[in-house]
Amino acid sequence: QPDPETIVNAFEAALGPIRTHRPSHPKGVCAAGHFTATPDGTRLSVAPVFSGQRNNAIIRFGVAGANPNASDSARGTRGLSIRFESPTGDLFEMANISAPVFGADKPETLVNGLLSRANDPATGRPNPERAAAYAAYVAANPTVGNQGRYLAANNPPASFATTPYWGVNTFLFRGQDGQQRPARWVFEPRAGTERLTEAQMQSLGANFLADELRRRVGAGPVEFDMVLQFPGQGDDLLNPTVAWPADRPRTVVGRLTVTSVEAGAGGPCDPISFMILDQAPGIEMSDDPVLQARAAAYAVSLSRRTP
Ligand code: HEM
Repeated sequence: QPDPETIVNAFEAALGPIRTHRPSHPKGVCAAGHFTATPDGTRLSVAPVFSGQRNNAIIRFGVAGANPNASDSARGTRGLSIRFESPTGDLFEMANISAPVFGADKPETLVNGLLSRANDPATGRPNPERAAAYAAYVAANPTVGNQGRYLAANNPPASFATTPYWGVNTFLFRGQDGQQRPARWVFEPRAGTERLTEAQMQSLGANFLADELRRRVGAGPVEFDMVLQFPGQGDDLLNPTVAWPADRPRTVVGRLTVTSVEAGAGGPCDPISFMILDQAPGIEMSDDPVLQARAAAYAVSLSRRTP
């Protein structure tokens, strides 16, 4: 398992030094709102965020890639990141994407994919052997392409408010009954799913999502249902490139409400990485190696982009 510095160094090798922006989803807009668990959520998790009381939420919607000027019309994931602040002062954070799967089955795959694109310091060009080795790995492990296939088959969302956002990794929920249950979550838009048409992908341009969200929230709160999905027999808990079948049991565990959006870029989201090292008791990390690699890598990235 590559250590967090090695992981973030690979981001820098492929994308350039991290100075001010996040190396992933650098384009985004900060919002605020609240989250309240349903009675089922309170039953399924003893975490403070699921107490049933209203948590304040700092929310960031983002556009995938490494480019702070990425196009809102481009294929790629959109992000929904949340810091929950419970009335007792407990914090919980998460970063979700608008695809049910990730593009790397293990942290090494992510690192090798980044390094396969990075310029070799000796030649100033990507190293063909590295690129060939990565291509061979992807050919032998085709689930690594699942995210790309999902994004090719599903046009980008028409609004930050009209796509589901998946947590992708498996977490362990400890319920009021003391039982621990593996689960994955998705935030389902109460406004329904709406995607750009091919014509809109050509006509809407690079920057419409943030203003559309401001207008929408100005007219009334934007809401998402947080839904837990539970695995069936044989479902892989540890590989985030493979989604569980849609017919698995689902339970609505909470409602996220977005009530305001920052007027410009930046704001209170900037100093947050949306992945804390201390997981809440009641929502613990599974052994998914991708999940295990995330928190410390996000902390290293945050430290490199924070003056
Ligand atoms: C080994 C796996 C992964 C690594 C090493 C990684 C690394 C990173 C890093 C370094 C950042 C920037 C953190 C910062 O500077 O604040 C980031 C942001 C982000 N990542 Fe990951 N990531 C991984 C997997 C995932 C997965 C599985 C998801 C989907 C659930 C995801 C979704 C996001 C999102 C949405 C952001 C932007 C958060 C924001 O809005 O600030 N990442 N990632």
